[in-house]
Amino acid sequence: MKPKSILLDIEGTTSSISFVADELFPYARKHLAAFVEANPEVAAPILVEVPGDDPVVTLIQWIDEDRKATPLKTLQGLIWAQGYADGELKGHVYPDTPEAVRRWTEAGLQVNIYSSGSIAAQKLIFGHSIAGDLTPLLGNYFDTTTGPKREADSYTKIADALGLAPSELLFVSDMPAEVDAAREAGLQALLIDRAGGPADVHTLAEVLP
Ligand SMILES: CSCCC(=O)C(=O)COP(=O)(O)O
Ligand SMILES: [Mg+2]
Repeated sequence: MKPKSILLDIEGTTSSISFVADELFPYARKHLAAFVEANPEVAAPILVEVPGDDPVVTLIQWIDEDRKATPLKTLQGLIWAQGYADGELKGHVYPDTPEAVRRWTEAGLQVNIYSSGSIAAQKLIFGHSIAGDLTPLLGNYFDTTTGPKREADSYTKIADALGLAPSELLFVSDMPAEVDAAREAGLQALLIDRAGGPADVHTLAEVLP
């Protein structure tokens, strides 16, 4: 069955893993302490959700472990905003990403995003991408406030929020555990491997060609 809507992961799907791991995460790591000190009212409600005597130390540890914890993701999005605003960060997208999103949109499919990065961070990467502002092409954004990406229930909630039956939604991700969770919820799902390894597809050009 042809899907009515598409749901895309970011890291490893629309955008390179190295951009997230080697540019975004180090940027947040470098500016975290200064951001918290300069923005105490903004940081306080986020830091209360972080365990440990020194939340900044815990958050740095979480960055190093690539933890997908919601308070860390919220704070990272706020810190990255400055980097995008001053031009130090430009969101990476593979060349086939804007091409595919335009093609699907023209075919009447809505394109949505589901990432562990916060919704604010998602809007930044696509709003300040190397291919320009892609946000006019995107519909709805979902993050870990809906639920973890490896749990089927999260995908059920997303399909509900989009007013679709799960089988009408096609999810694309580079993480087998996320693809499995989406399939468990009844979504159509494709595993993408940008490095050319075993997967359903290797570029977004191959999705609904
Ligand atoms: C929104 S860009 C930053 C992505 C991020 O923080 C992350 O952890 C990547 O997770 P994804 O679910 O897109 O693989
Ligand atoms: Mg991913």
